[in-house]
Amino acid sequence: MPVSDSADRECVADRNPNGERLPINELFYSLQGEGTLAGVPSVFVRTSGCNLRCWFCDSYHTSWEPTHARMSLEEIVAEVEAHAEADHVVLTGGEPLLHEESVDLLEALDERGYHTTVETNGTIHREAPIDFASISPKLESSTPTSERDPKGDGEWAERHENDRIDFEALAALVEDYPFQLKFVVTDADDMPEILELLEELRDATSEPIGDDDVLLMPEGATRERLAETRGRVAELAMEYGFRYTPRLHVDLWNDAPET
Ligand SMILES: C[S@@+](CC[C@H](N)C(=O)[O-])C[C@H]1O[C@@H](n2cnc3c(N)ncnc32)[C@H](O)[C@@H]1O
Ligand SMILES: Nc1nc2[nH]cc(C(=O)O)c2c(=O)[nH]1
Ligand code: SF4
Ligand SMILES: [Mg+2]
Repeated sequence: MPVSDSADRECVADRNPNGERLPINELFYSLQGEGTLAGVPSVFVRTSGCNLRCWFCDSYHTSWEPTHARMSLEEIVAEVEAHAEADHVVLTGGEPLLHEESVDLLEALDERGYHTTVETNGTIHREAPIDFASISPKLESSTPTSERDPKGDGEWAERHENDRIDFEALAALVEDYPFQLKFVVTDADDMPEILELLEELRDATSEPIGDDDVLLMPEGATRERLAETRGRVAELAMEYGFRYTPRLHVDLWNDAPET
C-alpha cells in the first residue's frame, strides 16, 4: 500500500515533531528495473515533490498531484531494514535532491553499509554519500505543452522548459559520483538533442563521459506503450553506440504501484 494511504504512519511521525522528516510517497522492495544495475534487489524510497513536470511522468502522485506521508528518518531507515534481504537502496521521487533531508537519509543509509543509488533529473546537486547517481536529464520531448499536458492546459510548459537542464548541476553530479546518464527516448527526433547535450557536458567537465555511460530508455509507463517504443529505441542505441536499458519492472508488473 502506498504510504500516503497509511494513517498510522502519519500519526507516528506526528509524535516526533522536531525530527527531520521527508515526504514519502511510497517505500517498497523490488528489483532495480532500469539502468546498469537492472535486476538488483533493492528497497525503493520514493520522495514526493518535483521541480519539473514531464508530461509522461510515471510517478504522477509525486509531481503533478503530490501525495505523501511525512516520515522521520528513523522510520524510513527502520522500514528499509525490515527488508533484510536487500543491501541496495534506491532514493527516487519526485526529485529526491529537492529535499535537504535526503542528504541526512543518505548518510544514515551509508553508515549502515547500504549501497545507495539516487534517481535524479540532474537539475540539483548536493554533497552526499551517493554510490551511484542515476541521472535522467529531461529532453524537449518531455515538456508538457497544452496538447500533452496530463492535468491542465500547458501552464507548466515554460517553467519546465526553462529548468529542465542545468549544466552546472549536471557537471557537478558527474564529477562527484559514479554515474549513468539515462535518457527517456521516444523516437529518432530525440537524438540530436542528446548528442548536443553530451557535447556541451563533455566540454563542461574534465570527467570522462564514455558512450557506455549513456543509456537510452524507451518512454512508456505501461507494457502497451513500451511495445510501441522499445524496438525503435533499441535500434537507436545500436545505431549511435549507446546502451539500451529495459524497464524490467514494467515488463514484470506493468504499472502496478510499489513495483
Ligand atoms: C519518476 S523519475 C524520479 C527521479 C527523477 N525525478 C528523474 O526524473 O530522474 C524515475 C525515472 O523514471 C523515468 N521515467 C518517468 N516516466 C517515464 C516514462 N513514462 N517512461 C520512461 N521512463 C520514465 C525518469 O526519467 C527517471 O529515470
Ligand atoms: N523496479 C523499479 N525500478 C526503478 N528504477 C528506477 C525507478 C524510479 O521510479 O526511479 C524504479 C521503479 O519505480 N521501480
Ligand atoms: S523529473 Fe522525474 S519525477 Fe519529475 S516529472 Fe519528470 S519524471 Fe516525474
Ligand atoms: Mg519508476
